[in-house]
Amino acid sequence: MDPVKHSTAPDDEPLFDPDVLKKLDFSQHSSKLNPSISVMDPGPSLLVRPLYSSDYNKGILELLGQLTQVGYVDQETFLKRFTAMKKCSGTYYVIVIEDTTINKVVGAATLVVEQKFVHDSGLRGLLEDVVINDNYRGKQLGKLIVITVCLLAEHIGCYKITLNCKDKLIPFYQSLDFAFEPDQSNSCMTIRFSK
Ligand SMILES: CC(=O)SCCNC(=O)CCNC(=O)[C@H](O)C(C)(C)COP(=O)(O)OP(=O)(O)OC[C@H]1O[C@@H](n2cnc3c(N)ncnc32)[C@H](O)[C@@H]1OP(=O)(O)O
Repeated sequence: MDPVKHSTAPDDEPLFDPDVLKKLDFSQHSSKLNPSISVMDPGPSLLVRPLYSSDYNKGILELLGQLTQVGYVDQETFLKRFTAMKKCSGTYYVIVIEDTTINKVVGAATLVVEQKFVHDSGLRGLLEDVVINDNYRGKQLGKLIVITVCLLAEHIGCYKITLNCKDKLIPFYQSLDFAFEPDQSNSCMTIRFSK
């Protein structure tokens, strides 16, 4: 018995409905991308889409390894986490960029949607785990995927989207309309729990 197939997700399913990305209106952000690119037209051989369960075999973890420490995650563990995320419908939106000439994931970013009681039972968006393969950087793909996440957050109905990043990336995010708010710039206080 193959433990991967029997305990977790089917081999090839999206984390969320791919059609939601087609509804995003990039016209309001076109001035930030020159030449203009969008989800529907990201560039030759590139595809912007949800994470699929099959992306384990398309290098998603190797890509995330260019962002932070991934550790040992085998396919069964990956699919269990994928299934758990998918069950939390409306919470996890991992968006990837695939280079279809090599069948590899070359970009990724995550929108996490937090359900709150405050703000009229509002939804808060969190931008997480933005990474572009280092061979593909400097071609606006980072901007494209961040804009995609922001438009998606707005489309879903989030009242705001926030992120934490290294200081050197502040100008990158400021160029995409992220801003410090009064008395809130120290927004990344942390406790790390050792294992
Ligand atoms: C919320 C988070 O997840 S924060 C974590 C961000 N991710 C990382 O740090 C992982 C490693 N870095 C990367 O994957 C990429 O460098 C990204 C995602 C930050 C940027 O992706 P790219 O595709 O190269 O960016 P893109 O081509 O769209 O934009 C380039 C612009 O960002 C700026 N930029 C990109 N990377 C950096 C950097 N490391 N430091 C400072 N500025 C940067 C460039 O100067 C350029 O500015 P310009 O448009 O004024 O010339």
